[in-house]
Amino acid sequence: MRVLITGINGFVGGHLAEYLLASGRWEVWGLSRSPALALPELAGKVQLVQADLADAEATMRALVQVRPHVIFHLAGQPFVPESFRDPAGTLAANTLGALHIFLTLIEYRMATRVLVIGTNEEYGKIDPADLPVDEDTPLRPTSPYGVSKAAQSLLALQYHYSHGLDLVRVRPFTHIGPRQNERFVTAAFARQIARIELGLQPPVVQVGNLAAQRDISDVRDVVAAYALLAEHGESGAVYNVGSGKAVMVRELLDMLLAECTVPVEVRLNPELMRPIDIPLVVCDASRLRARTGWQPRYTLPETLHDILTYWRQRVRAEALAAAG
Ligand SMILES: Nc1nc2c(ncn2[C@@H]2O[C@H](COP(=O)(O)OP(=O)(O)O[C@H]3O[C@H](CO)[C@@H](O)[C@H](O)[C@@H]3O)[C@@H](O)[C@H]2O)c(=O)[nH]1
Repeated sequence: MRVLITGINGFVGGHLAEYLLASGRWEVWGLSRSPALALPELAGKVQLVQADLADAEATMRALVQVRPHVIFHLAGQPFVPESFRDPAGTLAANTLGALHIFLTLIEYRMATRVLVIGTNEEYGKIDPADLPVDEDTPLRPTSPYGVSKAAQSLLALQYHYSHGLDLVRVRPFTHIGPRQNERFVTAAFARQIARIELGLQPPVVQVGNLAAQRDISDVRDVVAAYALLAEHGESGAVYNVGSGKAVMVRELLDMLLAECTVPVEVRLNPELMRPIDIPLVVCDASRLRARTGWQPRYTLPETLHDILTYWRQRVRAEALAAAG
């Protein structure tokens, strides 16, 4: 089976490519605006097609060249605070790519299955009575990011109804792992700890809202769910992906600090606070489990350890490179 991963150079794209390649059953292509693969490990294993999904013609050319059986549509603007700074850009990035993919499939009569990757931010403001959140929970997004992904999900549903496109919608809850960008909370904490340990910054960890509770999974478990849904998901349906447990951001920080080799001070940085932050999120992934048998493999301590190991290695390598 030939698959195309949009956003191949993103955090999740890289992990998904590694997962699919390891199974040996997929021919993996990646789509990016960039002319090169970001992850050296993928070189020679993933074929790259260059296109900007905001460009309808370029999207068509890329999809016609690859003719994938499955598209994992990961590309987009993933950072909630960025969506408040640039709502128009976020809406465009997170809807037009999907739209151009759908229009290509219609125009060229391609029977490609598309996994449309959304987010729990589509549910947004959660009524405590709705916890844990299943797929029938009303969508009440609280950020332009959440709106953009809800719009993408509705476009997918509409094209499934109107043109019979084979689309499976997915709503992953928070997922973390090695190689995530340091704008996201766990990477932000781990990077600061690694820099402090090497004496590259004062022993102060800057934090935002530590009271938020999130349903957190390892990205490597989340991409396994995507692969299962590509094969077994019901067309038109939507599936949550998450652990079913809430973890407070403060607990994440404490678990990382427990591995830190030097004493640090934790300091609130008001600039890291958001206009609105959903206080408590818990996922109900029963539909996914019933359909595919998915089970997470990584525990949170394992994931956090891997993230800290990654940042210790990366920070050290960057420091050595800077020193010449
Ligand atoms: N980024 C960041 N967040 C912080 C910090 N301190 C506390 N937080 C809190 O940590 C939580 C997680 O923030 P992020 O890591 O930025 O993730 P997110 O907003 O939950 O979004 C991520 O998960 C979504 C699914 O739940 C994804 O859809 C999205 O793309 C992203 O991966 C939020 O409540 C945020 O306020 C900090 O220093 N940095």
